[in-house]
Amino acid sequence: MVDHPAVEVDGLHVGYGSTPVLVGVSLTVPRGQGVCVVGENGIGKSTLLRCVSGLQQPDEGTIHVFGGDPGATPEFWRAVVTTVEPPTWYPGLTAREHAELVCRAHGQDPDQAGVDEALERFGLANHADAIPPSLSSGQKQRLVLAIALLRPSSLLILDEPEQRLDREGRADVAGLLADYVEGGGSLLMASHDDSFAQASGAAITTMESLSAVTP
Ligand SMILES: Nc1ncnc2c1ncn2[C@@H]1O[C@H](COP(=O)(O)OP(=O)(O)OP(=O)(O)O)[C@@H](O)[C@H]1O
Repeated sequence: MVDHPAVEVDGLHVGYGSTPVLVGVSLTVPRGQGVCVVGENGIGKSTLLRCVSGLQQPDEGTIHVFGGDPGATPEFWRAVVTTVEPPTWYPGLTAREHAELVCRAHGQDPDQAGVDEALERFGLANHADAIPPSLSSGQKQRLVLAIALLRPSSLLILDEPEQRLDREGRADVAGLLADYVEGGGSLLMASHDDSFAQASGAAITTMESLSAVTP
């Protein structure tokens, strides 16, 4: 069996209207490694992550995730967690119930999966019974990441996971991402914080270096 990389992007072109955003972008994320894409606002990091997540079709180029088409199969969504799009919260369900729901959907027993420990680790123990819309933006981001790391996965695609986190939260999340990669997971993220990316164990690459031509 061929051991495909976690992510292989080749010759990606994406434009909005007549404006090119990604021009000949190529990128590989080897299995069990982390890659962090950096670059100025508007350079196309989220566009790239949306395409790799199967949430946006490129105009040209190929994308393979573990050798398959992104977003095309239930197996893809079993293996991949993406936080590129804002989460949808179920009306009336608490933070803990959202975490339990995701665990159950992935065949995990919430107690065995460690829902309470995860909420504690992300500083949400006192907010477990709150509904997510009532949380602060940083607490919502912590909940999104807690749930992303609770459920089983092989690849995390995270768009600026450090956003809205305080310094301690960034250090904690960076440590958890480093553990995820150390444990064999693959990570593709965009970030504006080089020290966060380094602490996450991700190799930093600039958007410019991925592009055949600067748009
Ligand atoms: N749906 C859309 N329609 C039109 N233009 C878009 C759309 N989404 C993104 N763009 C444009 O594409 C460019 C790249 O946006 P993108 O969000 O991918 O950049 P980014 O590198 O993630 O930026 P940031 O660091 O600010 O998050 C920007 O100029 C943006 O205005």
